[in-house]
Order: sequence, then structure tokens, then C-alpha cells
Amino acid sequence: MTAPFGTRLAAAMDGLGPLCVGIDPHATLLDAWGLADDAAGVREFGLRVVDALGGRVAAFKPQAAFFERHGSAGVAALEDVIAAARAAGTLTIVDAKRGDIGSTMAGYADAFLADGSPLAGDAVTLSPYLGFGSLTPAADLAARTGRGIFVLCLTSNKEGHEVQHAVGRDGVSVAASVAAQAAVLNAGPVSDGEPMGSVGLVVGATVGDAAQETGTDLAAVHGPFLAPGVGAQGAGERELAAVFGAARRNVLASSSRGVLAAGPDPDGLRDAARRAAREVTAALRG
Ligand SMILES: O=c1ccn([C@@H]2O[C@H](COP(=O)(O)O)[C@@H](O)[C@H]2O)c(=O)[nH]1
Repeated sequence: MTAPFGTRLAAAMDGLGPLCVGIDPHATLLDAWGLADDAAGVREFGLRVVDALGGRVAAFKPQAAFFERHGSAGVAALEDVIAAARAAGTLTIVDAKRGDIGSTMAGYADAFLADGSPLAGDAVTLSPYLGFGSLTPAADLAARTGRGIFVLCLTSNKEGHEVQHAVGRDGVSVAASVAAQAAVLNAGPVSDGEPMGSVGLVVGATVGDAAQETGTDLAAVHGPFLAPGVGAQGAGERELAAVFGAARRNVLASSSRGVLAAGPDPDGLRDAARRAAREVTAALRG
């Protein structure tokens, strides 16, 4: 029986540093890497990243959008990249941001979290804006298969506050409510001795004091935080430390373009990942 995702992620972060490298084959990067902007190009791009960095970083985060834009062949390319990451022994968080009514959510859960599904990595990103409870089929299947979910909470983009800072009739902000519901799902595994639960939150490294502003208790979540925004979006050591405070040990910082811009040379990618890992380790483990 595989260990739960939260336990496997904690071990990977302790061993390799709390860095996730995003696999985002933007058209401009494909061009810079001498690859075509088509399904074969995104496949080759992803496989080169896995080849250069597999076993050297805690996790990969392929961005589904850049594969899906090439239709069924692009989705097949994403499946190949996920399989390559698994073969390299590196955890994979598929950044698909799915969310729908519960009955449809069960279909997304089967796609991204079921054993044997070619689109299933180790975890998937989910959107809670149809109601946190609508994600139950995914949370349940993840728990059964030892996988994880990362639920959007305080996203790195400047528009996120319109929804996430909104306050309900109970006086609780949307972000705080998402975090509190994730904490409930993590309570069992943590009381059973797991280092953290497998229900994570996406909290951007760029959000400044948004957690305090929205009354979001990050320290109480006891799950992993996926923190995009490092590198190309401008966040670094200082911003990470400021956003997460006492919760920082559970943070997996994520950088895509900040590392990928150093490719396609594998040594360039490895150097950039090493630099990024040093920076986020200083912020989160210092
Ligand atoms: O709040 C969020 C949630 C997800 N992302 C994703 O992370 C990467 C960021 O890429 P960079 O090149 O490091 O800026 C991208 O796939 C986003 O969709 C995010 O940025 N913010």
C-alpha cells in the first residue's frame, strides 16, 4: 500500500527541498527551445524537463492548459509526461483546476485521481467555487488511492480577491471557509500520525498579507500549500516567508518560467532549479 500523498510529499520536500517545477510549454518557450507549437512539441518539451530534473526536485506541476490547447494529441502528450515523471520517481501535481457539481466531479476525479487513469499523477488542483462540498467525490477518491488534492484558496493573480476575499452572511471570507474545510479533512490523518494531510491549498507566494486580511488560518490546515508565483510573477524569499509565517514548513513553492527560461540545455535547467531550490529552502526551512 502506497503512503498517502501528504506523507510522500513531506519526505520529498525534506530530501530535495520544497521546490516544484512547473511544466508550462508556452508558445514562446517552445520557440526558444527550437520546438514546434504542436502536440509533438509540448510532449518533447515536457519529456526534456523530466529528463533533466527527474529525481532532483520534489515535484513537477504540468499545466494541463498548454497540453489541452493541442486537442486529443496534446492530452496524449500530457499522459506521456505524467508517465515519464512517475518512471523518474518524481511526484506530479497535474494543474487542471477542475471543479463542477458533485455528479460531474466524480468524472473528473476518475480522470485525475483513479488508479490506472493515464491522466492521474499524484495530485490535482481543484476549484472550490461551486462549493467546497462539490469536491467530495475527488477528496474521497484521492483518500482511497493515496493521492492528493490542492484546492484554490488565495490565488497568485491580482483578480483573485474579488471572489476569495468576499465575506459570507456568517462573516467568514471565502478563503477562510475553504481553508477551514480543508483542515477538517486533514484532521484524521494528522491525528493518526501522518506529518500532514493530503488535502492541500493553493496559496500564491504573491498574496502578501491576504491570509491575515481574510482571516484565513493557514497554520490550522495541517496540509500542504502549493505556492505558485515564485520567479516570473515576482515572488522570492522575502515574499514566501511573509505569506506563510508559521505554516511555512508545509509549503511547496512552485516556479515554471523562472526555471524553464534556462532551457533547453539540461545543465542550464539543473542550475536554475538548484538556484530556485536554494532560495525557497532559505525562505521556508531557514
Ligand atoms: O494561483 C495560482 C494558481 C496556479 N498558477 C499556475 O502556476 C503556474 C505559474 O507559472 P510561472 O511561469 O511560474 O508564473 C502556471 O501554470 C499557473 O497557471 C498560478 O500561477 N497561480
